[in-house]
Amino acid sequence: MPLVIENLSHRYPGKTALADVSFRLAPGQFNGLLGLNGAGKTTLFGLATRLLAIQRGSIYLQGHSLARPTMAALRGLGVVFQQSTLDLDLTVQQNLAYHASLQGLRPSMARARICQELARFELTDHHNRPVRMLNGGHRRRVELARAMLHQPEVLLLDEPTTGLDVASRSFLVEHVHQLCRKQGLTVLWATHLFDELQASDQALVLHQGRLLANQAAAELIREQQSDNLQSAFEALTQGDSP
Ligand SMILES: Nc1ncnc2c1ncn2[C@@H]1O[C@H](COP(=O)(O)OP(=O)(O)OP(=O)(O)O)[C@@H](O)[C@H]1O
Repeated sequence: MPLVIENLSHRYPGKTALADVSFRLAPGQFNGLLGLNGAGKTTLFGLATRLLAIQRGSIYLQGHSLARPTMAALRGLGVVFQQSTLDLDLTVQQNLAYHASLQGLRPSMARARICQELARFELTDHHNRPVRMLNGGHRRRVELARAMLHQPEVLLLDEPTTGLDVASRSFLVEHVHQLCRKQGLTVLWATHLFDELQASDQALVLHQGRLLANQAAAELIREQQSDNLQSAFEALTQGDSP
C-alpha cells in the first residue's frame, strides 16, 4: 500500500487536532480529504511530511515507517503545500532545476524531467519567466510540476486550488485525476471544495480531528440519502457535532 496511517493522534497545547485516525490509500486512487477549517487536514499533512513529529500512531510510506524512513521511501513522496514555496525571483526553470538538484537527479535526467513536466502542465512557453510574473493558476502548476519531478508514487496536496479562478481550478483537478488514471499516482487532495471530487474518487471526511467516512464519493452520497457530496458531508458532520 502506498500510504498507511494507523491510529494517528496529535495534540497541540490545549487542542486535540487528530484523534485516532486510520486509513490506507490504494494505488492509483484519487482521495479527497474533506474537512472544514480546523478539521485537522494540515496537521495530518505536517505529520506525513515529517514537519511535525509523530506523537501517537504510525505512518507507513510504501511499507516503510516514517519513524525510521529511508531516503528511497521519502523519494516516493511528492508534496504541494497550502502556502506557495516557490522563489518568486527565480524563473520557472530555475525553481524546477533547484528542486531537481535537491532530489539528487543527475543534470541530464533533470533537464529531461523538467521538459516533460513543463509540457504536461502546459508551461513550456513560460519556462524563462520569473515566477513573480505568473498568475496564481500558473504558479500552482509550477508547484505541481516541481512535486512530480522526481516521479513520486504518492502526491499530497493541501488545498491546492485555494484562491484560484474556475478555469485554473478545473485544469489542476483534471490534470491530477489524469495522473492517477494514466500513471497510477496515488493522491491525497485536501479540500473543502466538494466539486473537486469525481463520483468514483474516495472521500475521506475529517471532522474535528476524527475520520467520519472513507468510501467512494458516490457511495457516501447514496448512504446519506443526499443529492450531492456537499449535502452528504453536511448530513454526516452535523450528526456528529457536539
Ligand atoms: N500550532 C498550533 N497550536 C495550537 N493549535 C493549533 C496549532 N495548529 C493548529 N491548531 C489547531 O488544531 C486544529 C486543526 O488545525 P489544522 O490546521 O490541522 O486544520 P485544517 O483542517 O488544516 O484547517 P485549515 O483549512 O484552516 O488549514 C485547529 O483547531 C487549529 O486551531
